[in-house]
Amino acid sequence: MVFHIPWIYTPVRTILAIWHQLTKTEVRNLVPFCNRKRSTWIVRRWFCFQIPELTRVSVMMRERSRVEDTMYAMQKAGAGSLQVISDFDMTLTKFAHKGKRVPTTHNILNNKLLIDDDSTVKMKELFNTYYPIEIDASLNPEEKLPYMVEWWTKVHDLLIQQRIRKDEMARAVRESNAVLREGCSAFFDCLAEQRVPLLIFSAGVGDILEEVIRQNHVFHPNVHIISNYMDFDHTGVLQAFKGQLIHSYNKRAGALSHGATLRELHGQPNVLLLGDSLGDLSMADGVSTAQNILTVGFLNDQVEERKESFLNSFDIVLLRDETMDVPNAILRFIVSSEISKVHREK
Ligand SMILES: Nc1ccn([C@@H]2O[C@H](COP(=O)(O)O)[C@@H](O)[C@H]2O)c(=O)n1
Repeated sequence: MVFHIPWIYTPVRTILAIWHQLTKTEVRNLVPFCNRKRSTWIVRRWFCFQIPELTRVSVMMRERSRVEDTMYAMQKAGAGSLQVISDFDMTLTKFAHKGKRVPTTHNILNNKLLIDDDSTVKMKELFNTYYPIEIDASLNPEEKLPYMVEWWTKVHDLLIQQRIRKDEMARAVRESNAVLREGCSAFFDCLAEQRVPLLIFSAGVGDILEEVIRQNHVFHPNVHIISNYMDFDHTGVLQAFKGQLIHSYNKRAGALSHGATLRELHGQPNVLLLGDSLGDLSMADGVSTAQNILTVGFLNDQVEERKESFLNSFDIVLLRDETMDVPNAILRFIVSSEISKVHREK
């Protein structure tokens, strides 16, 4: 019963933390001495005390015990074994801010500074046509795929026709309402401090994504990016997009074709994966040595319609949560082990 009284969390957590420091013994290691039913209960309560963020009403889990087991395994292996693979638009950035939709990296380019009036209307029309298909709960990824290729291709062709200038892009990002989730900078900073690689895998526009994180002062050396990059001619005018197109539902192919980037991350077999679409679940498919994967899905839009499929696919589902509180809490938990300290001091 006491666990339902919020004010009691802080003092009890403090006492348990002091006890933990004094004994340096995990509750988990002690519970085999209790009977099975009680030990499960103790482990679960201990887990809630350590990560109260996971008890919020906006947090859903299909199989809580799997989440706990995966997190304990990741904590035991420490920061040196961890990598984070994250989507960008509406995962690291907010879905909405002050009642307005936050622009995606593509939508940041929908700026009069870069494209003419007709094209801004056209881009909006394309968004209104294809975004509902992207998030339609009644269609499966295979059915959505041709529409996604159509959307991305039309928009990229339009941007090329508009002869976008490289030197205007930083200003377009500054003038946009792009905003990272609350606590996102702390997330980036903690990963850098712990020397945990962060792979941002985005179907957005890489050049814009880089500018957003640069302007937020979080483009640290541990950040790697796979995305759609622009190809500029010698005068700085957009002439094409580089490489194979990445859209929301072909990230598996993208993951497999970017073997070189992913090989660098092979020393880290534990993956924390963050996304806002079922298509994001394949972002870790290129990590052939993966041991533990914990997936967190931000469910921003069409929440009721998509809840079931998200719960069946992600380990943790966050409902209309504009913050990075849960990923930050998970990260703090994983890097709190002794072995992580050794990794940090190396
Ligand atoms: N023309 C487009 C194409 C896509 N989008 C949105 O961007 C998102 C892709 O980026 P991720 O970082 O999430 O992979 C995608 O979910 C589309 O909704 C767009 O706004 N305009």
